Amino acid sequence: MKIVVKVGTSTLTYENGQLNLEIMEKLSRQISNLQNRGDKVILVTSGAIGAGMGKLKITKKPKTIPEKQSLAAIGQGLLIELYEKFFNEYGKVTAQLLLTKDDFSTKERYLNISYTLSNLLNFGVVPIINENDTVTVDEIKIGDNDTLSALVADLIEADLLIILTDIDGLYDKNPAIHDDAVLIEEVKEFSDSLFDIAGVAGTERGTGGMYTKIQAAKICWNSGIKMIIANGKEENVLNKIANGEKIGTSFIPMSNPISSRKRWIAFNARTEGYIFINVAAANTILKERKSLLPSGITNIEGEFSTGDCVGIIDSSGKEIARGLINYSSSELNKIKGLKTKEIETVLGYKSYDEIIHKDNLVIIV
Ligand SMILES: Nc1ncnc2c1ncn2[C@@H]1O[C@H](COP(=O)(O)OP(=O)(O)O)[C@@H](O)[C@H]1O
Ligand SMILES: N[C@@H](CCC(=O)OP(=O)(O)O)C(=O)O
Repeated sequence: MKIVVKVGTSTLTYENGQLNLEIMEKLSRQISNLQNRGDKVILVTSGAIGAGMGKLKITKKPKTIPEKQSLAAIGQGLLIELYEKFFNEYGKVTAQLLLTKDDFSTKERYLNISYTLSNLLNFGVVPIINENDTVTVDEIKIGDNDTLSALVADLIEADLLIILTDIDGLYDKNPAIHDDAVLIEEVKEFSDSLFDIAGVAGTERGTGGMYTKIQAAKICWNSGIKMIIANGKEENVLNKIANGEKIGTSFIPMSNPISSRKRWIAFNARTEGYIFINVAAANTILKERKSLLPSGITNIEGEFSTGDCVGIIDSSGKEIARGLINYSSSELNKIKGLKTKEIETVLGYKSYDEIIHKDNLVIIV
């Protein structure tokens, strides 16, 4: 089995910001054991900022970007040094990959990472991944390692993503606020309504709380990858899951996942602009799964060129789809709302009938 394991800061660090060495050691042992039994495991680890805070004895997470980036630069080295030490005890070699959003949105880099990861796994090495926090600013940031781990799982076509956190799984409401919250053991079919029950991080140290874990679940659902949220402090948690024990919250993937090309458009490609469409056009692409034609377009936002990825917004303001566009924003501004046969009259040429062909169009609701 190909497994991606993600572990969050709230599991890896104590409240005072110091690293929980016992947890790190136990996870390294369990991952090594999984590799020994023939599984291929990638570790996506948070904790660089947390470790940096611990090293400088800062207890409150700073707010400014340069402070957080400095702490990540201090902490990442420490984090990887410790993992290397622990994995080395079990005879495992580790490799560090620090990734950014661009590494996923640029096709060449995306493919390079996938080749490198496959190769590392074939070498029997444990790749250890974190976001390259030191160089990323908001616009080029994935922003949370839950999403990053799902993108990695999608990229390497994993069988399973295990998200380890400081709570037993997804509850039907935020347990930090509601005493009567109940653990959801299985989500059979992903729905955007899950976002409504997902609250923010429970500690100062965590990023994103359950919301970003639901985002990860959405990527896994579409990619045909099973995802489990479980408590990182549960004894032998990884081995238990690998042995089929029911722990935490399992998200069952869709049985007919969308193609890797469409997944790349939906989750990785950088969105360069937006197209606003009317109700009739929304129905055509959502219900009939047809291509987008110029007649349904009401407005355009941003500057984009042919081949770029754009988001499609319905009349309620919701992004319902993404796709690779056949016309630039300046061309679209001239032909929006027109019939297909009028394209040539207005532009003097017609490259395509469709604004976005259905093969390049992916529904994200
Ligand atoms: N519906 C929910 N079910 C479970 N936990 C929730 C929910 N809503 C919010 N949370 C919070 O999310 C926290 C886990 O997210 P986070 O602190 O970001 O952890 P990590 O560092 O592992 O990513 C939990 O400790 C909990 O306080
Ligand atoms: N890349 C950051 C962690 C970002 C993140 O998603 O944190 P978490 O919610 O604890 O998994 C770091 O290493 O500190």
